[in-house]
Amino acid sequence: MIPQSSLRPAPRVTPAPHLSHAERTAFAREVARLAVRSLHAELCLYPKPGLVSPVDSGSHDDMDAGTFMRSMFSLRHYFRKICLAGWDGAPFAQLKQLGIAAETAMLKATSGINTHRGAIFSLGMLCATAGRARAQGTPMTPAALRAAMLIRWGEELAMHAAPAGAAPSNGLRVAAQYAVSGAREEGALGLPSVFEVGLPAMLASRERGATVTEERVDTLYTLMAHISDSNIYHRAGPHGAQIVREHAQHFLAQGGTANLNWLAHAVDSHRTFVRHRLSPGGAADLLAACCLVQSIAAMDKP
Ligand SMILES: CC(C)(COP(=O)(O)OP(=O)(O)OC[C@H]1O[C@@H](n2cnc3c(N)ncnc32)[C@H](O[C@H]2O[C@H](COP(=O)(O)OP(=O)(O)OP(=O)(O)O)[C@@H](O)[C@H]2O)[C@@H]1O)[C@@H](O)C(=O)NCCC(=O)NCCS
Ligand SMILES: Nc1ncnc2[nH]cnc12
Repeated sequence: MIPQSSLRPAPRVTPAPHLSHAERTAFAREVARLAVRSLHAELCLYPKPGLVSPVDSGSHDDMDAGTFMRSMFSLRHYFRKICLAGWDGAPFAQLKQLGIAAETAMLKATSGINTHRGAIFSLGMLCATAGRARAQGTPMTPAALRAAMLIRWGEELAMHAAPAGAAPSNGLRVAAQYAVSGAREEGALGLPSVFEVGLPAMLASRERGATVTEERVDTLYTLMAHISDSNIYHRAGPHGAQIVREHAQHFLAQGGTANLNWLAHAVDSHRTFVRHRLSPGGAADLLAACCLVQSIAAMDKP
């Protein structure tokens, strides 16, 4: 449930007409750069249980870091275009067309491998939201961004979560079989796992003086402990989901990266996940989304 206060429009600070065409273009280009950087930050993080990194391919035998780099490169224009569409207040149907074209570009770049389907959706919505917020002159704090997303697209995102006649997908199959939510519900609720789970964890680690790597590792494990990752259910059912949750909870209960042995613990869970072929791709996408919200919010700071 989203607190009503977070749905209130944020105060206007810079009226849109003051921004020139050149500023609009430069803003969208910068947001796209930050989106790609966020995906890159997620890819480069190690250790990440079961996930692909430059160190190894985790639980995957069909992709490696190079596949992700090609995918990322194919998405840079998409993030710029969807930011501009958001700036113009485009309806969700138009964002969806851009998302579908981006999926096609991703699959072409990876020879048919699904690397970033979830990220195309969540980071795409965040880029659109950043454009919308800047056009309206609202501040770009995490709370104001979430409110801007829900005010403009909340209703349409809710309809997207209950699709009549949508093409079958792993996420929809899992939702029907195990009654668990996934990327669509995340979108409909304004990415609660990002704003209410991931970002607070990132901030808490930062406040205790963690390094950037440590704060991202803590965020990933916190997300794994909280979300229903449709990739995990698709590959390993509720038993796999239980392994993921228990590992993540155990890691966090030991202090996360504040524990002096955190690296050994994380490498250990990476090995366990690989043994069970578990890959929390949904949590990885949401980590990238947290990195993106942080860097969009930092654009507003002098
Ligand atoms: C709304 C869509 C994301 C479609 O979602 P749907 O529910 O239909 O399911 P999927 O097609 O299965 O895609 C969902 C992807 O979202 C990620 N995800 C999973 N759980 C969550 C969660 N709880 N919250 C947020 N995100 C979540 C996940 O993506 C990542 O994992 C993928 C890699 O997984 P992997 O297991 O290796 O690969 P597969 O090939 O899928 O399986 P194997 O057979 O190999 O085992 C990778 O994509 C990561 O990104 C899920 O995969 C959206 O796609 C949609 O509606 N698209 C249309 C375009 C659109 O509307 N755009 C809107 C404007 S932006
Ligand atoms: N690093 C990663 N490894 C596997 N699946 C992912 N989905 C998103 N990021 C991923």
